[in-house]
Amino acid sequence: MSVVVYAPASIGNVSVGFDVLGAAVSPIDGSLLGDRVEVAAGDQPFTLKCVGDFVAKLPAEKEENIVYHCWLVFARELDKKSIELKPVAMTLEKNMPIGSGLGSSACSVVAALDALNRFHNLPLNEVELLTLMGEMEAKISGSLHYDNVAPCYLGGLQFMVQELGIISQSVPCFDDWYWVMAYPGIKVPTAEARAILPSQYRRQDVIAHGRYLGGFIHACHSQQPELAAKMVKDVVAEPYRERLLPGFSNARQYALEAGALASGISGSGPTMFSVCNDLEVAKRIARWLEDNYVQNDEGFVHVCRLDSTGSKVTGSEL
Ligand SMILES: Nc1ncnc2c1ncn2[C@@H]1O[C@H](COP(=O)(O)OP(=O)(O)OP(=O)(O)O)[C@@H](O)[C@H]1O
Ligand SMILES: N[C@@H](CCO)C(=O)O
Repeated sequence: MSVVVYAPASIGNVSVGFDVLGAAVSPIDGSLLGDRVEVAAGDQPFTLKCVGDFVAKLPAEKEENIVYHCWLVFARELDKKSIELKPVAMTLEKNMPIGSGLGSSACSVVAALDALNRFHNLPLNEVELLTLMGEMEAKISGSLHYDNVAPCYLGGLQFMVQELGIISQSVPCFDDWYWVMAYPGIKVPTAEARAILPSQYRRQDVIAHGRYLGGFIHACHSQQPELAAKMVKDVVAEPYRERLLPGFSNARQYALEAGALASGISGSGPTMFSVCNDLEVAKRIARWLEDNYVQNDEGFVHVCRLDSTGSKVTGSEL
């Protein structure tokens, strides 16, 4: 018996909700923008094989791959419950560029933990598993934030409530929105993009942040797309991170003039996202970004929709 789990790309922050809002996305052409992990019965406690387009960018040592740490914490939790851990042969299909702002490490973490849990007949519940996913993200980026792992695992637009034993809850979004995702092909490590942020903010920024985030969530629940799009503004990270993203300011200006409802930095960058409610506009912006924002052969642009499913089983073998 074996299982393969796919975990999709995600947009951390969605501009307006630094560390507390995230969205899962999948390309409309059906291509996979995410990692896959296979868990099969092994003849040793743990083995890991890595394949996929971005395998060369992974750490050379197996012990440095976050998938190995996922197995360690999963084993720890099973031990606490006195549940037997099966020997596993894991394979990571690394399709996501690292340090892209697309939640690459989250894809590996979510696919690995979801697959391990399914392989063991679901010994951990959703909150227990998401807690481990957050622990793994914190290990990588240096601080606990669920805005990639929660949408990647649960799908859709997710708001991190982190109260009453709940980590994240789903927020209704707009079915006709397209999300143009443009990855330029350069790397921006999350930990570095966090280190440049101020440790304190001015009162006017705090007030603006509250208005934008409150206004966005309100507009989503009352289904006012125009108002929601106006609220997609980032006063916490974008003003400081913009300088790490060559061409971002021009690209955002182009997208706005071409008819995008909003644009921003995906996660900690360098991927940029643009929201459109018209497919032709989305495709036009995608073409322009391919020519003007993508910097090398590793970059790409996808027109996406929200991925309402999150991680899912795609078969039993890679
Ligand atoms: N399976 C894995 N996938 C991705 N990164 C991994 C993996 N295993 C270990 N790493 C390491 O974790 C770090 C991930 O860096 P970082 O958090 O910047 O990437 P990211 O998850 O792609 O960022 P973002 O969330 O902005 O997309 C890198 O140092 C990378 O070598
Ligand atoms: N919320 C995190 C997401 C990282 O992908 C940040 O912006 O640093």
